[in-house]
Amino acid sequence: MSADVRPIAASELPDWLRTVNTGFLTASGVTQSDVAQRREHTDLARTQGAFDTGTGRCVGALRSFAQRLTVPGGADVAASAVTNVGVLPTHRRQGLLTRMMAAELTAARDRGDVLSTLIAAEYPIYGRYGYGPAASLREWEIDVPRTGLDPRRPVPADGGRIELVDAAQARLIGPGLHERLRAVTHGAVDRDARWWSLATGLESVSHRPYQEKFFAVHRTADGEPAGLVAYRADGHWTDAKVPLNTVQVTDLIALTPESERALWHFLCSIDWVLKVRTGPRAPDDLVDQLLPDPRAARTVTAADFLWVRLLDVVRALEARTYAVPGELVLEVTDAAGLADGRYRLTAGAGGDTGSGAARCERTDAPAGLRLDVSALGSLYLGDESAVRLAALGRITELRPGAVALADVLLRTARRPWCPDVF
Ligand SMILES: CC(=O)SCCNC(=O)CCNC(=O)[C@H](O)C(C)(C)COP(=O)(O)OP(=O)(O)OC[C@H]1O[C@@H](n2cnc3c(N)ncnc32)[C@H](O)[C@@H]1OP(=O)(O)O
Repeated sequence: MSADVRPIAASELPDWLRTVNTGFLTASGVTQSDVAQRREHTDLARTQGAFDTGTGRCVGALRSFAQRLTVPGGADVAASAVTNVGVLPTHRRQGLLTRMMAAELTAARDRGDVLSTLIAAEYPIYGRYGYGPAASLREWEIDVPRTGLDPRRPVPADGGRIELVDAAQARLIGPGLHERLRAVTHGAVDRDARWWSLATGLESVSHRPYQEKFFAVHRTADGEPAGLVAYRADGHWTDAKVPLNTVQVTDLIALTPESERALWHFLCSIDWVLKVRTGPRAPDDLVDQLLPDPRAARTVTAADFLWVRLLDVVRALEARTYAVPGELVLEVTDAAGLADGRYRLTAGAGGDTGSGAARCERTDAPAGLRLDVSALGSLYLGDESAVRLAALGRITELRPGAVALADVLLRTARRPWCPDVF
């Protein structure tokens, strides 16, 4: 089989979308309204197809979009977010994804993107293209009667209050809250107006129809919104007429620990609700520790989530801050030849860069450690430990102490978190 890999034309969108839906096992067909929506929200120049030269049919798909990713310290960098990756089952393992990824990553580097991001469907796919798992997620199921929370007192004692709002109000309050959360959460990505339209039912796509939700806002004593939760209940009862509802949280934004506490307490105080599923949270989220009995919260998912592939090491390392000052020379290998080289990172460079800031430059100086760009992706947001990667053979220490220094420099006190699937 031979295939052309290239950006698609507008007329090829239905065929391309059919390939995405088939790859994701969601549907074999597409509706006209799906195609019209895609046309409106898709940059065709960033939408690649692999076309079988025999049949002319689209057999592979991938697209990217511009994204902002918050890095440690609160700055955000230009990311190329990769999504909708699929190859038809009849054309797999013939190198089509490899060709589409090569085209996408080269284009992203040439556009000036600092890095590329994605949520990996399966773990083994993307490491070969230079991505590393950079932020993970954890989901808990809370056994409400075990929590020790007083269901009669869901109202915060500090004068704050919980207010049920409708979807339109959530759409008004949510974006501002999310922007404030994103500014202090490394690993978080921006949400556009469409994200809120889809999350609040203003817009819907046929393979993911909007399901009604409840929304509650936490306001501080002075009336300012400090948190928002969106949730659904499953309506489950036993045959003996005993309520057994599970609440599924679809989004919970809280700007302060007080707001987190108030929102979780509220959810655990709703009549008929025996279990609360938290939805994907940061791996070090406070939710279990906010309960009088933390064992009431059982981890149901703990997995890799956001993957990062560095394209511009200098800008990436200068964009984030570091917990301590220090200097490290990294020898970065990259089979794709996009980010390889030797770099000197000087953290806490001082001067007008500020104490937590850094300088990074290419250098000929001897390197302290050697690592693949995928390992650097795993270290970048502060989640992974350089010591662990060295133990796994993914970092080679060339100067004694360099791995321990990298660990202290790059890790962050709170772990990164990406709240969004994209
Ligand atoms: C960001 C996102 O959108 S994630 C969604 C990804 N899409 C899916 O998972 C949908 C179902 N899967 C598919 O459509 C395809 O199998 C894809 C897109 C994952 C891979 O496409 P292919 O064209 O088969 O990949 P390609 O032939 O380029 O594979 C390159 C290498 O990766 C390996 N590989 C590809 N996919 C997988 C996988 N799922 N598991 C393990 N290895 C894989 C191949 O074996 C090959 O290895 P090799 O070079 O050692 O032989």
